[in-house]
Formats: sequence, structure tokens, C-alpha cells
Amino acid sequence: MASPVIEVRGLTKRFGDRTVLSGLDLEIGRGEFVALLGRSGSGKSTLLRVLAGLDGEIEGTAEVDGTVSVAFQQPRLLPWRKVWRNVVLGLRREGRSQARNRAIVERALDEVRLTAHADDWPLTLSGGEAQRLSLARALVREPDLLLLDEPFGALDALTRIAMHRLVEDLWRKHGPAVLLVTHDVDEALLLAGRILVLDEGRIVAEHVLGHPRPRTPTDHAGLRTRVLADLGVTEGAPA
Ligand SMILES: Nc1ncnc2c1ncn2[C@@H]1O[C@H](COP(=O)(O)OP(=O)(O)OP(=O)(O)O)[C@@H](O)[C@H]1O
Repeated sequence: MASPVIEVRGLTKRFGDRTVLSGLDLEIGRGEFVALLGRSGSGKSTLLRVLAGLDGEIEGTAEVDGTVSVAFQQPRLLPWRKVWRNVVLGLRREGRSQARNRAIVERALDEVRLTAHADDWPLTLSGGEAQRLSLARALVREPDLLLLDEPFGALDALTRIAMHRLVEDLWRKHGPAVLLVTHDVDEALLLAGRILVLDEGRIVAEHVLGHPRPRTPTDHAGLRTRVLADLGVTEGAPA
């Protein structure tokens, strides 16, 4: 079997006296699409930061085998660089010709349907466009692992639906492993092949859906109820 992209063993992360991650184990295979759910403050973003190499003060091991890209809820674009130049920032520094780099950037903009905005300033983009640009920048380096921290959280419902389709397309085309942090159970059920629930600093539940995922409304509703129960939420009208 190919080595996993993410291999985490006994990961503990403390902030002062507070233990946020506590002996967490996690393995994610190449090309897998995994969603991570958990209550607010359960440590999802902390885990992503550790995996992105942004926080090295840990106990245990957290190994990522390959290149990593991250996209956050706020797209974090550089406003003083035009749209296409923001994509260039995502490229790995390799000895490629300028013409080759330009072709890669053009293809990336085309994939997220931003070709017409290539020469615009990021501040003129809508929320959805800015998030698409952030995805293009994350994917131009063909990462082995794409970490998504609530990338659709700030978008309106219609834009979100369009983004779900786009992310699924891009995932199929580029094939990175994806770890998606989200609060939205339906989003997780729609996109991920495996759902993990984080609580008390470790993974407390796992649902393997595979691809293609269950599509019937009954399957979806059943899984939704189970995942919500893992999150300590009971559906239905108050008694
Ligand atoms: N740099 C830091 N210093 C101190 N405490 C921190 C730091 N970063 C995170 N924490 C704490 O760690 C806990 C987990 O935070 P984290 O952002 O990982 O949670 P989360 O599950 O992503 O939450 P949310 O769903 O609300 O975004 C929180 O109590 C937070 O206050």
C-alpha cells in the first residue's frame, strides 16, 4: 500500500495549561477526501496549523509526506498584486521558464473560471471569486495535500453550491488528498469520502462513505442524524 500523506501519532498540543489536542492519531491516504467536523473550539484549526507546519511545538509526531497547500475561510490575497500575480505566488520555486509558468497560471485561472479577471485587482472580486482565486493559488503547485479551513464559511448559499461542484471537479482533476474543516454536516456528506469527528482533543467518530457517496435522500438523512449525534446535537423540534 502507498504510504499515507498524513500520519499523526499521539499528537498532543497545549496552549499554556490548556490541552487542545490530546494523543490524537490520524492517517490519511493519497488522494483521499476527508472532512473534519467538531464543535467550536474543539481544535480543528489547531490540527490544520500543525499539519501545515505553522505550529511546530507539539508532542508526538505529525508527518506529512509531500507538498502542502492551505486555503482559509478568508482568502488572504495580496491586494497590491493583480489576480494572476496572486496565482504566481502559489507556484513552487523551480527552474521553469516564464512562458511555462504563465501557461500554468493561465490554465489555473481557466479552471476556476477567472480568466476574464486575470488583470483585475483582488479587491474588485466578489467573495466567491476571491475564494476561487485562493483555490487556484493553492492548486498550481499540484500539492499532495490540500488543507481547507472552512473555505466556504463566509459565502452565500448559492455561491457555496457552485463552490462545492468546483472543489469536487478540481479534486478529481488534480487528485490531492484533501482535509476539509467544516461546520456544515451536509457539506461534509456531499464532498467527503470519510468524515471524522474531533472532540476532547482526539478523533471520536469516523464514517466511511467512499465515492460515489450515498445519494438517496434516506441515506443522506440517516448519516446526517448519526454525524449530528456524534457532535452531541439532537435534531427535531424542542419538546
Ligand atoms: N495561539 C493560541 N493561543 C492560545 N490558545 C489558542 C491558540 N490557538 C487556539 N487556541 C485555543 O485552542 C482551542 C481550539 O481552537 P481552534 O481554533 O483549533 O478550534 P476550532 O475547532 O477550529 O474552532 P472553530 O470551529 O470555532 O473555528 C480554543 O480554545 C482556542 O482558544
